[in-house]
Formats: sequence, structure tokens, C-alpha cells
Amino acid sequence: MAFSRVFSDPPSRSIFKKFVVMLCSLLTSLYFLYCLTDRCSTMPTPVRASDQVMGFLASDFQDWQSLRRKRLLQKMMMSKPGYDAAKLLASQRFDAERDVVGAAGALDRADADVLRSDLRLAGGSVDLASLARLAGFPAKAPGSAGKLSQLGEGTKKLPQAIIIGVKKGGTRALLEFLRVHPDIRAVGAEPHFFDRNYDNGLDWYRDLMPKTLEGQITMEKTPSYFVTKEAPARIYAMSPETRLIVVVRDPVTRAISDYTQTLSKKPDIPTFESLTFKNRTTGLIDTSWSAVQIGIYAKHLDNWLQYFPMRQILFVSGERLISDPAGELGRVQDFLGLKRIITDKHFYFNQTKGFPCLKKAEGSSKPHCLGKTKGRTHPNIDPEVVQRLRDFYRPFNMKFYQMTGRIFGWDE
Ligand SMILES: Nc1ncnc2c1ncn2[C@@H]1O[C@H](COP(=O)(O)OS(=O)(=O)O)[C@@H](OP(=O)(O)O)[C@H]1O
Repeated sequence: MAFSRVFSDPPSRSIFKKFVVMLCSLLTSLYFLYCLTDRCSTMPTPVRASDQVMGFLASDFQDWQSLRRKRLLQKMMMSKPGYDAAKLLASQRFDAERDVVGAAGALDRADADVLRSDLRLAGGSVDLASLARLAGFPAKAPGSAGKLSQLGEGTKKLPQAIIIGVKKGGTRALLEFLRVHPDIRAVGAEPHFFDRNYDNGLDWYRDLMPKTLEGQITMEKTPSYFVTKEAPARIYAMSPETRLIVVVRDPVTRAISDYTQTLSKKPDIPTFESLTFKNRTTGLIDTSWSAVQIGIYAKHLDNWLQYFPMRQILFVSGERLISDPAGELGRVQDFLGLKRIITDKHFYFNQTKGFPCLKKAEGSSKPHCLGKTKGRTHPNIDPEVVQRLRDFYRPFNMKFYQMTGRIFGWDE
């Protein structure tokens, strides 16, 4: 047969073999070219390690960026005082900045503008529900408790240090300055746990706290604790190791500051002069008026010393906190066993405000002064009344200097 003849012919068989091999390689090359242009899906594409890396970068870079943005937002929200407000907002108890600011018992009205500016710092707006959504926090069912913190790092702990007083002493300034320290995490709002909210229990209290990592100190400030009879025993019951900080200020200016705050809310109250005395003619001071009562520091301190040793209580001078914030902050950092990170470099004196301000607030690159309710103009008080009050406080101040071992200079 011709066919068998062809195949039996050795030279033409070899040519045929070569032809088949060439055809096969041509077809294979064409197929690979086809696959390399990504049109081949049924066959596996040749995979190189670099392709895998590039593939990850290309497909996940955007996801990673948005994840990073979310993480940053979560971190930011949980590190700001506004976060507490965010929790309250998210739990549907408050739905507007106005309510956050005025939330009786949860936020101190006096700190309202500080919180307001903090809220702005946290997101450029006070729409914390949107912020929370952006940060990837789960949407809340109406009435459900805020769970924003659960996505953060660390765990919530009961405070190891508390600023317990005194009202109008400069407690907000101290807390805001301390927050700059990387090893301090503090709740912005005043929890009022050991006076008004004790029945809510320690779990409620702990839940208000920001999450902390190992080595970080959890803090809060509620200035009314200092004059609350039950507070020392309650804090001791939580932990006898709790470190206590009291910002004290000349009791006379403190009383006037306290009065100024009340006056700003209730413009119809009687004059400072008339409230100071039980009987103006006899000159008997009304020690039941809280503005006067709070300034008898020695008496309140006695109450604390029934539970805590002096070495566990630090007294910060409200006056020095204004004239030398870094110096006072240095003492506080030492007391808390922290590295002195907050120094002169963190402050500048704002001439318009008349107070020291932070060059950079925590979590921000912008300068930050306390709000309008801090550093109010005091009304002029009859100098005779001021002198009468000075005379009244002198023996208590002396006793207080003796107890604390520090001369605060209010009677010079
Ligand atoms: N840096 C800085 N900026 C603004 N204000 C400062 C600062 N440092 C201390 N102070 C003084 O703090 C006073 C308010 O004290 P508190 O924050 O403890 O008040 S409150 O009890 O929380 O309402 C407040 O009292 P008034 O001046 O009477 O408003 C301030 O004098």
C-alpha cells in the first residue's frame, strides 16, 4: 500500500515526526500566550511568587486602607472624651450635641464646651453615630447599650488613679494635660460613681472606662468625691491601692469660682455676699453653703485619712497648675510611677485665654485650650467679705498645710 510505503520510507518518516513536534510546540506556545493574556480560565495559569504578592497588593490594598482607616477611627473614638458621649449617644439616651452637653449626672455641664471641642476633635462633627459607623462599630438597636469599645485593643479596667477633687480646683485642666501621656487612658466625662451612681455597681463603672493595654493607667475625675462622706470607704472597697489626686485652690477664690458657675446657670440667685453669711451683721459665715463648705479642706481630708495613708494621696496646687503646669505635671507623673513625658514643651501660654494651653491635644496636632467655662470672669466681691472669708479659712488652711506637708501660700 502506498500508505504503508510512505511510513516504511525512513527519510519521509523522520520529516513527518519533526513536523508533528513543531506543530505541537507551536500549538502549546499559542495556548500559553493565550493564557498569559488572562483569557484562559479552564487551565491553571503559570503562577510565580511575585504574582501572588502583586495580586495581594492589587486586590487588598484598598481593603487594607479602609481597614486601617477604621482602626484609626476606632482608636481615636475610644481615646477621646467624646467617646463616652458617643457611647451615650449610641445607647439612644442622647441624640444631639445639646443633650450630650446637658446630660445631667452623666456629663458635668461645666465641662460641656471641653467635651464639645473634644467631640469636634474626634471627627470634625458631633455626629458620632456616623463616626461610629465609619469606625466599623456595629449599628445599635434602639435602647441597646453601646458596644463601641469591644472592638478596641486591651481591656477595660477599674481606675487605678482618681482625681477626687476639688470642685473648681483645676481638675479638668489636670486631666486634659495628663491624657497627653501615652501611659494614661482616662474617661472624659465625670462618672460620679462613688457619689450618685454607686448602686449601678462596679461592672457599670468599669464599662465606662476606656480600654487599656498592659502598663497603662486608667483614670477618671469626679471632683465631688472629695466632699462625699461615703466615697473613701467605697473607693477603698474597690481597691485599697487606688491612688488619689486632689487639686486644691485658694478656698476663697474657689468659692467665688463655684458661685460664678452657679450664677451662669441661674442668674437670679442672691449675691455672693448675702449667701456667705448666716447673719451679715454678726459676720457669722454660713458653713452649710456648699461654696463655703467645700473649701474646708482639712475637714474633708480627715475623712479620707480614715481609709488611705497620706503617701497614697497627691495634692496638686491649682495655682501652680496655671503658673507652672509642667512642674505640677512632673509631680503627678512621679506619683503615678510614670516617666516624665509631659514637660514644658507641651505647653504654651495663651494670652487671649489667660491660661496655659496644650500645644497639641491628645490625638491631635492642633493647639488646645480648655473651653469657655474654664477661666470665667468672676464678679467683683465686696473686699470686706473676701477678708472675712480669708479670716475664716486661715486656721483650716494652716491645719491643711500641716497635714499635707505643703504650704500652698493662700494666706500670704
Ligand atoms: N489651663 C487652664 N485653662 C483653663 N482653666 C484652668 C486652667 N488651669 C486651671 N484652670 C482653672 O480651672 C478652674 C475650673 O476647675 P475645674 O476644672 O476643677 O472645674 S469643675 O469642678 O470641673 O467644674 C477654672 O476656674 P475659673 O477660672 O473660676 O473658671 C480655672 O481657673
